Amino acid sequence: MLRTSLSLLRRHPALPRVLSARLHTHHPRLSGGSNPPMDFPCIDKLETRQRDLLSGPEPTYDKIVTGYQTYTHPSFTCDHGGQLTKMRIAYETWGQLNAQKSNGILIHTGLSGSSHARSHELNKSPGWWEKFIGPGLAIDTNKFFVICTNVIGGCYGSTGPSSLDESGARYATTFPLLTVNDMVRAQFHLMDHLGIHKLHASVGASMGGMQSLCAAALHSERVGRLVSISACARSHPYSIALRFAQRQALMADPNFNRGHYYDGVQPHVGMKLARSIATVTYRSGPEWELRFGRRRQKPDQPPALCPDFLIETYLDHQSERFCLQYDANSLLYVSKAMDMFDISHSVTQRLERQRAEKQRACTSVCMDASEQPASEEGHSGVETGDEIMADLVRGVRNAMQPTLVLGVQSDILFPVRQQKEIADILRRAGNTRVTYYELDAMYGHDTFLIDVVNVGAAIKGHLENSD
Ligand SMILES: CC(=O)SCCNC(=O)CCNC(=O)[C@H](O)C(C)(C)COP(=O)(O)OP(=O)(O)OC[C@H]1O[C@@H](n2cnc3c(N)ncnc32)[C@H](O)[C@@H]1OP(=O)(O)O
Ligand SMILES: N[C@@H](CCO)C(=O)O
Repeated sequence: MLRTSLSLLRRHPALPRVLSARLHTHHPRLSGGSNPPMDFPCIDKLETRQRDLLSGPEPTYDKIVTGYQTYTHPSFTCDHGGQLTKMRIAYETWGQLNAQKSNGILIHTGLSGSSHARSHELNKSPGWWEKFIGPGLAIDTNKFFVICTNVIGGCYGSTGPSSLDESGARYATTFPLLTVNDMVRAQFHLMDHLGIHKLHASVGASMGGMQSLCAAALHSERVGRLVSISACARSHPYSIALRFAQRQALMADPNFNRGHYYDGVQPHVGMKLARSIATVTYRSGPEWELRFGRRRQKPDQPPALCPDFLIETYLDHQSERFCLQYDANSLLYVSKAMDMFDISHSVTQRLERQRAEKQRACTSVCMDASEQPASEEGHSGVETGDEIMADLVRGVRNAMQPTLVLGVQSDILFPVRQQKEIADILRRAGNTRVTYYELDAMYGHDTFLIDVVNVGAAIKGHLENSD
């Protein structure tokens, strides 16, 4: 009985506010001991923020990025069987599409990226690849028509958990599970809408590299060149563990409310913890050694439990900023899609089979004629290392495009052995035009966002090479 009431209460939209109100309880200083209590300015700050949020409107993330266009596809069946009616994709473009419509380059984003890869007239703020895209730059807008989308599942204009479903309510965690393949299939609906049958290239880093590989392997006739940076052919357990820890931290926030938090204060504290963990995986120890060393923010003060070392204030700053800019449910869905990514033939076949079953069960309302799955083949029950490799090789057997695989030696999240694996499976599949390039940069996984000189030069060389 008590259990039922609690679970009913948990679903009550007002509950997150009630729980967060608890955070504002004044904690009296203990008296009687001989030592003064520690100060917790970081907790004071969180409490003040939560209190302020109680009285103000919550952020709507699709307004954080502006100036994008949208394409709405009538109906979309996801690999795990979920349905999205009126699936919206937010996108931005730079440069001119040529008369043959053959100079398109599709840029795929990492986990939290928006379509705003570069500034333009409708949004003059710098994009996340501002220094890579533009006239004469690595992705030269004098030559190419560049397209970038917000992935489905995201929160910057594309359909995601914070979007309204067909009943007019937010999807929240009724949003269907997604795969990287879903994200890419959605993007090709946009390419159809733009009249682009074949891209000059598919380019991506991190989760964007997963998408890029998926595009080249599963839509091979539509992709002229492949660029995969700091990505993988399948997520390895260490990266899954690191994202699992982030999701656990996020879901432990009392305001998470199983994802139904849109009417209340959002789980910013959990998001902040999650992003702190993520940031540790995005950069590198050697970089932080050089940048921050063991320096403390206030060396003349006694050590503190709140951010104290410069590396701590850095993590605090990065995670504080992020937790107010990205939707928690998007983090859950998109990071889970990354965990599940595996370009193996048997996995692709299983996903296509699931989708086909769903489509067969569907009424004409959810049927999408352009999404007929490929013919089914059996799952081989993969087990040994050789079989895993053979399954991966089979998964990319159609990806014969000139390919650049770029890895960074200081990347702990997508280590270079995974970059070698991508190059290896492509070559074993028969692709004779794979260029493998390993950067000795110190910025870790996020090098692709920072090292415009080396990463940019490698991309430019590959995109403009005439082979
Ligand atoms: C790829 C995609 O698809 S998308 C998403 C890309 N964007 C993100 O990941 C957003 C988060 N941003 C970042 O991770 C980084 O800023 C990057 C990777 C974009 C750029 O890296 P860098 O140029 O090395 O910037 P850096 O990591 O030093 O961050 C700079 C910020 O940290 C602050 N900072 C630096 N050192 C400290 C410190 N010790 N204590 C507190 N703050 C610090 C700076 O003041 C600056 O703050 P501001 O951005 O609010 O002005
Ligand atoms: N730092 C980037 C890359 C992560 O894969 C992001 O937040 O999207």
